[in-house]
Amino acid sequence: MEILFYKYQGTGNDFVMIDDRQERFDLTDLALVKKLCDRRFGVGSDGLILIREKEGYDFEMVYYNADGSQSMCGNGARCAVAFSSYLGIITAEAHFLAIDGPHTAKIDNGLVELGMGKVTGIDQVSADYFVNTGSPHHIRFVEEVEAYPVVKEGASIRYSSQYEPKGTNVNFVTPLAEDTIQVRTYERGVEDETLSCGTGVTACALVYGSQKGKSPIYIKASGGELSVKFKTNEDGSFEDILLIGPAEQVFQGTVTI
Ligand SMILES: N[C@@H](CCC[C@H](N)C(=O)O)C(=O)O
Repeated sequence: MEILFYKYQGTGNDFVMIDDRQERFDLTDLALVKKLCDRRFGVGSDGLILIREKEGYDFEMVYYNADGSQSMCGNGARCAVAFSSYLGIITAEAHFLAIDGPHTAKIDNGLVELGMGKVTGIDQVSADYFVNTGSPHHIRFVEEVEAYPVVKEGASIRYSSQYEPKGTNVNFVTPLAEDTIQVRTYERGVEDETLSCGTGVTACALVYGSQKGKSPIYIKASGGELSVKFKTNEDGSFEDILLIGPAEQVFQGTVTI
């Protein structure tokens, strides 16, 4: 069988995208997911996304990490919105379903504003923080993130007993200004640092924004710039969270499976 695929990137977080509205892709074929994401034996990406039809929504985003596991992906969702616009499924606005529930989004000239799910609050973990923004995120503030051993420290927290059995993504943050942070992320399911993580920078922005009493927060990720707007509730929860940034089609091709 021949599969037409597209490659997208959102601030350097890259995805193989497949229009699977005809449901030809076997959702249980994790070996195929891993092979397509493999940077040496496949197309190569941090994750794979299928766009499927879903009653009551413009589309459903089915997301897999490069190792075949599933979670919510913020940058992937921004790319899925751009891909759906390219396919003509949506025009300027989208209402779609992801693993963590319904999302809304707007797209204008390649810039995607993604509505994230409500966040219940921020947990303190020793001197660090934990926030679930649809996927789990440990957040540590460090002096100089540019020089920080992200993969070594990230893997050690990701595999620590406190996060067993599912593990967590790990973000390292250095404040650059009252409303700006630099973030590097170790991603579970990729088991490496990625150039950007949408749910991760959202989690970091909620922590830093709450400390500073500011929204929006601007984020410098290794693969580009993002911003996060949000509303804080009296009970410590957050809503009206928007993750804003570019999403771009890089190339398309076919693979025979
Ligand atoms: N890159 C993503 C996060 C993908 C999911 C994550 N690796 C997990 O397993 O929780 C993003 O942009 O949010």
